[in-house]
Amino acid sequence: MAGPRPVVLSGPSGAGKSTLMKRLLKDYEGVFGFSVSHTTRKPRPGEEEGKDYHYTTREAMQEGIDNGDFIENAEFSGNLYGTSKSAIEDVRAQNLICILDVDIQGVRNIKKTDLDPIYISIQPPSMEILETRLRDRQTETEESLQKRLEAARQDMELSKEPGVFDVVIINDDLDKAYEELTAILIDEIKKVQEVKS
Ligand SMILES: Nc1nc2c(ncn2[C@@H]2O[C@H](COP(=O)(O)OP(=O)(O)O)[C@@H](O)[C@H]2O)c(=O)[nH]1
Ligand SMILES: Nc1ncnc2c1ncn2[C@@H]1O[C@H](COP(=O)(O)OP(=O)(O)O)[C@@H](O)[C@H]1O
Repeated sequence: MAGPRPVVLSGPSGAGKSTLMKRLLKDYEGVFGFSVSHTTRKPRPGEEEGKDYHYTTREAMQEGIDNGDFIENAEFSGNLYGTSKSAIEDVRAQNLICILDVDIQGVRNIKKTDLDPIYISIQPPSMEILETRLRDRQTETEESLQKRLEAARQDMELSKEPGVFDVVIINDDLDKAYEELTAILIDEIKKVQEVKS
């Protein structure tokens, strides 16, 4: 079924993907739908099952992967993450633009599928600012913070490779980054709004 083109948001942990995406979902209700991933990490305070993630065990998730229920999956910072086929189908069935928040391994694996999304990388202005934002977020232990920073260094290098992303947005000033994001997506947004009006 041809529908609106999905959007992949990637970039280091703490770069601002969730912040930008939540604003997009709120400002354009009925236009975007989030592909709810599975993860073996524990929910953070305020996160909701089925909204932020489907929280699961490694055993159950591995079984799903073995059954072919996932279009991609990856190990990140000691936990499994993955996009199930049904997460995408749920959004597409409502004719919404499907947004996926995945790490760089997810980007590489999605490129092997027929999903054909717009690939957007959200990057922090510097490693120092990234570290400050991650610390201020107060969601990580020192160990998990260090793992995220190490993954961020790799992500920032790999993202520079030409052809990996359609666009790279530096999230320095949040409003400016959000403007850039909506400008990139405006044609797809209009298509969905026209169909619905
Ligand atoms: N490959 C892949 N990565 C995912 C998926 N869901 C989330 N991620 C990535 O996993 C990483 C960690 O996510 P999370 O634990 O929510 O931490 P946060 O990015 O620091 O908020 C981020 O880079 C996400 O983009 C998924 O389904 N597949
Ligand atoms: N442009 C920005 N300026 C300052 N703080 C920001 C900016 N963008 C995001 N943040 C903050 O940085 C932290 C990490 O952002 P978040 O959206 O959780 O990142 P990600 O989803 O990429 O891991 C959050 O506490 C968020 O409020």
